[in-house]
Amino acid sequence: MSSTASVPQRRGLLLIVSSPSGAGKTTLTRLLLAEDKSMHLSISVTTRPRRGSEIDGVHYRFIDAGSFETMREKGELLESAKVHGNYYGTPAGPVEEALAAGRDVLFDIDWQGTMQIYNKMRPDIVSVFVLPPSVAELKARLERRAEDSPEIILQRLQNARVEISHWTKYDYVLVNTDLQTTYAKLKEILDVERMKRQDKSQVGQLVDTLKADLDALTRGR
Ligand SMILES: Nc1nc2c(ncn2[C@@H]2O[C@H](COP(=O)(O)OP(=O)(O)O)[C@@H](O)[C@H]2O)c(=O)[nH]1
Ligand SMILES: Nc1ncnc2c1ncn2[C@@H]1O[C@H](COP(=O)(O)OP(=O)(O)O)[C@@H](O)[C@H]1O
Repeated sequence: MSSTASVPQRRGLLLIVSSPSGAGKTTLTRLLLAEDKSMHLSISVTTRPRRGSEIDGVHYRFIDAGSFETMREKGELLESAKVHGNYYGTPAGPVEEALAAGRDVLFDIDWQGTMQIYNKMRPDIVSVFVLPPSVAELKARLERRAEDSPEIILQRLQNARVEISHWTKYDYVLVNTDLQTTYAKLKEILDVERMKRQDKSQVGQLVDTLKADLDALTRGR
């Protein structure tokens, strides 16, 4: 009887997580990265000032408006958008390298960037929109995070109205009430989407082997 075929492989996927500011997408994506070392985080460039807790090159690459414009003009950004008055963009090179190496790539980007990447790579994308359970909780989280001034927090709450209206464009929506529950759901989504992308040609080989073995086992009985 022939031996079992190898475990089916699959193509890399792009996991996009978006939310209004303060809903918890950074916390969720950091949990995922800490647990799943195979996942590559796309580190965006931004013209926004660095927050106290942020490290250049780890959370973002903080660049000036001139450098941002140069990158955009040279076609080095997979997508870019103006959010809360600052520019943000995804450097294309690291994403392409990670996908070529068969790794999944995680994006913490807004709905405008998501739409741009949809247009280029839709079949490989899994998109998740994170909502807060209430406005009071969203405001409380922004205040508890204590990284932004009251003016910046107000601006982010004002922008949240438009941002949440784009939830319909996403594959999944999670309401981030309890962090661990939401995180567990995010991991379930990733597991299922990884399974959906298993290389079907290898499944086909396994099924052929199973059929041949079944024929051999049952022949003449
Ligand atoms: N389009 C796009 N949006 C981004 C990118 N990087 C971050 N963002 C989004 O910009 C918004 C502001 O991000 P940030 O300044 O870190 O604030 P936070 O949402 O309060 O953590 C969020 O909606 C991010 O998802 C990017 O490269 N492209
Ligand atoms: N489910 C949750 N319950 C309570 N606090 C949360 C929850 N998820 C995230 N937070 C907290 O809310 C604040 C904002 O979260 P963050 O991940 O920075 O949001 P975003 O990246 O969407 O702006 C952080 O202080 C974080 O620790």
